Order: sequence, then structure tokens, then C-alpha cells
Amino acid sequence: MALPFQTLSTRIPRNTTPLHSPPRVNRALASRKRAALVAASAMYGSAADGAHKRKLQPLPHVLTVAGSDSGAGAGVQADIKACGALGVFCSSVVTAVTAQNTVGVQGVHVVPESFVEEQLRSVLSDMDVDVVKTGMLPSIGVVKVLCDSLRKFPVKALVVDPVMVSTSGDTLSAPSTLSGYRDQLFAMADIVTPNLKEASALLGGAPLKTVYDMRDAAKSIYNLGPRHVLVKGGDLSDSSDAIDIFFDGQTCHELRGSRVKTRNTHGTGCTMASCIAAELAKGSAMLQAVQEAKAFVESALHYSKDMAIGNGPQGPFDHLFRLKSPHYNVGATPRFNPDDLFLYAVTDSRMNKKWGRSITDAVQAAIEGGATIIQLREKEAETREFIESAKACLEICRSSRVPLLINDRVDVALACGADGVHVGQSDMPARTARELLGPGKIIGVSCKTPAQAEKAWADGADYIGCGGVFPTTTKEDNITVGMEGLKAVCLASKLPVVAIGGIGIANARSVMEIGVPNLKGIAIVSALFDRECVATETRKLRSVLMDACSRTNLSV
Ligand SMILES: Cc1ncc(COP(=O)(O)OP(=O)(O)O)c(N)n1
Ligand SMILES: Cc1nc(C(=O)O)sc1CCOP(=O)(O)O
Ligand SMILES: [Mg+2]
Repeated sequence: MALPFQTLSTRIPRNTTPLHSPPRVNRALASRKRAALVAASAMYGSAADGAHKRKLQPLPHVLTVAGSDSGAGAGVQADIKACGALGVFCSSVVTAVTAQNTVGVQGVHVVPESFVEEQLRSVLSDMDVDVVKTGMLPSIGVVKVLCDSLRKFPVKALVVDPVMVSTSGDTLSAPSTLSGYRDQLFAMADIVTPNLKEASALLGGAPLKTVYDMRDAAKSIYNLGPRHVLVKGGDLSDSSDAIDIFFDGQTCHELRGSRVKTRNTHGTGCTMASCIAAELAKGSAMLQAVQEAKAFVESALHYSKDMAIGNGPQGPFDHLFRLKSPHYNVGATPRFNPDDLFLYAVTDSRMNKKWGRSITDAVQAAIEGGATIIQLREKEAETREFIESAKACLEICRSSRVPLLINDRVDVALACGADGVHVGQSDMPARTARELLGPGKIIGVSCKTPAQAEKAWADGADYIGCGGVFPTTTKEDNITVGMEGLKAVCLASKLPVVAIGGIGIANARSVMEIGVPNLKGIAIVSALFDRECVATETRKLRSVLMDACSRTNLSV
């Protein structure tokens, strides 16, 4: 699986021996993979044996190298749960066994370095690990063993959480480990994720008290060798937000989230690093992985804030909150598929009233005609009425496996369990919507400029609606960006795009033929709903789009 931030063949650690691409090691990797495929085809038959045979699929894989926490809030236990929650396989090399609970750390048994090495060899020589994540590394000897193992068995990315002191204040690594981090491990790391105390310890002990201190610290730690640094400001006093600083060597990003008031924060650092590792293993770029991780931790804290485990001052939280939360409800359309933007039907209450049809009839007809996603844009509806009709529409959409989004109203989306929302530049910010909806819901953002598209991506949106491509009477005072504006936004956008505004049978083809691969479809209001027969109009538009796609070899 290729990681977008740096490829195996191009990335060289900044200060040290290459970790990822010595040809000798790649040959070793290739021969391990060949051996695994030979073994697998002996069990399942080779691809040539017939199409009915099972296809072997690797799972994104994180290896955590960390300490065990008997209370299961942090350490290896947190790492495995976090990766599992994000759909990533997690193997584990245990560096120490701690006796630990919500009161603190009562004891630590360090695993001999030679046995850490043996565990590393067992996992790395057999399994295709995508990303290694480190937690508690109790001694400089373990750091050395790890660095040596990673040179022998290269992986795609290394996430280093420089665990030194537990949240209860207990020491988890020998002081000499600090020099191991600075002199050996950081140069191999794709990201290092210290909290305020760890960042201060790494830089000689001066306390970090402000966001400015965090920015300076991120830059100084970057100079120790890692490719990215995330200084976590969860412990920053006098801040109502949870502010983290992400530095990529050029730009300092201030990542803001809401601070959740709860005692259940034990294990947030381990979880954050594991989620970053899991997202990288799935193929995310670094900033996106960090943002997904931050959103996950925030949601987990939110949903676990009243949980009661243990009697001490700091409890664990529930990594598997999504299994319980109605907002991540079982049966919801799974994570966003950009191809769903193909024929995007946006309802309009005034048009439905004009043609004397209910919103459910309108949605049913659009789906019957081949709409691939529905947005309820009910500007005049009262909240209660909106929730009730949205629930009825959701039933229709679920039975056809068509995602249902709500325009503007995150509260309504939450209340009815819709698949997501579409927000504009003056609606609730996408970042806040993501915090409220969690990572499992779809968020679309209206963008007219490349800068807005960049922000939508950084805020955790899933797609962009770009328009007005043509003048429209459906939305008052709408600025028309034209085909050129659409193309510029598509080219700048890392997200899939749907075009909107004045699109109908006459011009749909020209829009789809602008020849940018991330333009995935068109969104339409009046050309579907300000017509006598919604199903017929939808069918006609679908056929125009299919035709345009077959001409341009776009996938449908
Ligand atoms: C798919 C899609 N794209 C753009 C919009 C417009 O959203 P917004 O700018 O918030 O305007 P309103 O629709 O709220 O008037 C959209 N709704 N859908
Ligand atoms: C809801 C909306 N948003 C737009 C934007 O430019 O972001 S244009 C628009 C109205 C689209 O309606 P019709 O298909 O009837 O032109
Ligand atoms: Mg809006």
C-alpha cells in the first residue's frame, strides 16, 4: 500500500542511515512476500485455478512496540483497541508489563532487551507490517534494538510517541532513553507526538506554557530529525480548546478541537499515536491522519465522559464507542464512496409544494430514476417537521442503499440518523460538524475557490460541492464560477467534487466532460424537482451522464 507522503524509493531519513529502502532489504521483503503467496496458494489455489477461488486481501497493519497496561486504558491495550476501532490489524511487541489502574502505576517489569528483539523478529519477519508505532521504550537498549530491527525489516512509516511519564506522574522510561530518542529513533520517525511535558523534557526541561512555546518546541524537535512533529497541548492551562501544533518542516498548523470535560482521559496519548499509525496504514497523508486521529480521540472522550471504571482520579475511555452510539449506528450506509456523487439530487420544499408532492414522494421518485445520493434542502421546514420527514426519507434511502444527507442542519442529521450533512461557507464550519458527527458520517462543503477547497479538506470534509457552474434561480444571489472556476477548484482539491448550479439535460454532458478525474458528478435541484415527473427527469439525466462517462472513459 503506497503512502502518499513519501514513497519507499524516495524517502531518506534526514540524519541517518536509510530506514525504508536499501535494495538488499527490499529483496528480502519481496522473497518473504513470495513465500507467503506460495504458502497461501497451496491452501487456496492460485489465481489461475478459477474465479470462484477466494481473493487474498492484506489488511492494513500496525505493529505497536509498547508497554502493557493492566488497567487497559493506555499502552498496548489502548493501541490494539484504537487500531481495531479504525479497521486496522494491530500486532504487539511488549517492552514492559505494568501493574496499573485508575490510581496510578504500582509496578513495572521490564522485558529483557533480547526478548523484545525476539518479538520484533517474530512479527516483522513473518507479517507485512505497514506502520510501526512506539510507546513505552523503557531503556536506551530497547531503542537500539528497535532501530536495528527496523533497518533489517523496513516498514512504510514510523510513529514515535515519546512516552516518558504516565498521566498519573509515574516514570516509565530511564532518563537515558531521552538520548536514544534524540540520537537514534527520531531520525527514522515520520512523526513524533510529545505532550507538553515530553516536549519540554526532550528540549532540556524548560516548561511549555503557551501556544507560542508549543510552536517553538515543534520546530526544535523537528530539528532533531523526524519528518513531522505533533506537540499535543491537552495539558495547556488557560485554554478552553484542545490545541495541538503540527509542524511539517515548513508550516505550523494549529489544530483546534473542543476540550471534553471528563475524568476519563487515561490513554489519550497512546490512542492518538495509534490512530495516526492506523490512518497512515490505510493510506492517509500525514496531516489528514493527524486530523482523523484527533477527531477520533475527541469523539471517544465525548462518548465516554460519564463512564465509571475504577475509583482513581483518571479513568480509561471506550475506544469501541461506535459500537454503541446511535450516531454511528449499525445499518448506516458505510463510509463515503465518492462515486455516490454521480447523480446528486437536492430537494427543494418550494418546488415540492408547487407540484403538490410530499418530500418522501420526491425522494422516492428521484431514487427510482437513478439518483445516487439525496440531500434534503428544506429551507422553510420547522425543526420537528424536518426531523420527522427526514426519518421517513431515510427509510426509503436505506432500503435502496442510497446515502441521505441533510442541508445545513447538523442537529437534524444527528436527530434522524442521516448519513451526513452538506454545509456552506456561512453554515456551521465543517470542522465543528465533524466533531459533532464523528468520523463515520459524510460531510460535504460548498467551495467556490481553491483556498476554500484546501480548507474543507483540512477540516475533515469528504467531498466538495462547487458552483454555481451556471446561473441559477434556485439559490438567491449565488455567485457563478463558470466552468473555469469549477476546473480550478477540481484541480486544487484533494477531495472529490460534485458540480452544482444551473445544471440540466442541456449542459450536464459539457460539465462532465471537463476532463478532471476528481469531478465525480453533478448536483441538481430544479432540473429534477421543478418538473412534472421527477423519476423521468432523473432517468434522462442519468442517461446523459452515463453517455458522457463512456465517451470520456470515466468510471461510472
Ligand atoms: C452538493 C451541494 N453543493 C453546494 C450546495 C450549496 O450549499 P450552501 O452554499 O450552504 O447553500 P444552501 O444550499 O445552504 O443554500 C449544496 N446545498 N449542495
Ligand atoms: C443549492 C445550490 N448551491 C449552489 C452553489 O453554487 O453552491 S447553486 C445551488 C442551486 C442549484 O440549483 P439548480 O440545480 O436548480 O440550479
Ligand atoms: Mg447552506
